[in-house]
Amino acid sequence: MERLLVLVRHGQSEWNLKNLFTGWKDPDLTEQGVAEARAAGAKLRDMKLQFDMAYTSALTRAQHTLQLILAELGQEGLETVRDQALNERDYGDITGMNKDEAREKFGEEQVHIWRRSFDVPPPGGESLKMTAERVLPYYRAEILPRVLEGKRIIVAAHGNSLRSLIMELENLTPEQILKRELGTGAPVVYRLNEDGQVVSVEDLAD
Ligand SMILES: O=C(O)[C@H](O)COP(=O)(O)O
Repeated sequence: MERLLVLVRHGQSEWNLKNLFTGWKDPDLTEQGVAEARAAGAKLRDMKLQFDMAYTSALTRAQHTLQLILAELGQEGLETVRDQALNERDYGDITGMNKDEAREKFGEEQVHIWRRSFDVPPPGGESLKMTAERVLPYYRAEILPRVLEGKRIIVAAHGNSLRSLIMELENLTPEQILKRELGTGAPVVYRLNEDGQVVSVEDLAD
C-alpha cells in the first residue's frame, strides 16, 4: 500500500516580498509566488504523483498555492480540508514589522531567538513548541490516519507549521529543527510505513 505524504510551503507572499513578519495575517501570493506554486505542481506532475485528499490552513497564501498545484496536476476540485490548526506560527506583537527594522530595534540575536528558537515565543505570539502543540494533535487525529489507510495526501501550509511537523516526522531535535529551512514552493515527499514512520524523504527544493 502506498502511504504518501507531501508537504509544501506556500509560494512567496506579498509580505515575504516586503520582508514583514506575517504570522496569521493573510496576504496573497506575489507573481513570483504564483510561479513557485505552479513549478511545485509541475515537479509533482513530473514525478507522476496524484492525490486522494488535500489539507491546507485557513490562510489565503497556502490555499492559493494548493489550488495552483492541483491545477498543474489536473486535480482541481480535489477534496480539501482547511483548518487553522495548520496556520503559520502567530508572530504576536511583531506581526507586520519589517524583519530588518526588528533587528535594529531589538538586536540581531533576540530576533533570531524569536524566529528560530524552539521554545521562546515572540511577545504575544507562539514559539515553535506552541505551534507544534496545535499542529501535531491535528496531524495525528486527522491526517495520519488517512495516510495509513492508503490515501495519498498533500498538505499546503507554512514555514513554521510545517517545520513543527517535520521535526516529528524526521525525529529532529530542537537544535536540528532550528537549522531546517523550508523554501517557498518546495515540496517534500514522504513515504511512511504502517506505523507512520518515515521510510523515505525527498526534498524537491532546487
Ligand atoms: O510568518 C512569517 O513571517 C514567515 O512566513 C515565516 O517567518 P520566519 O522566516 O521568521 O519563520
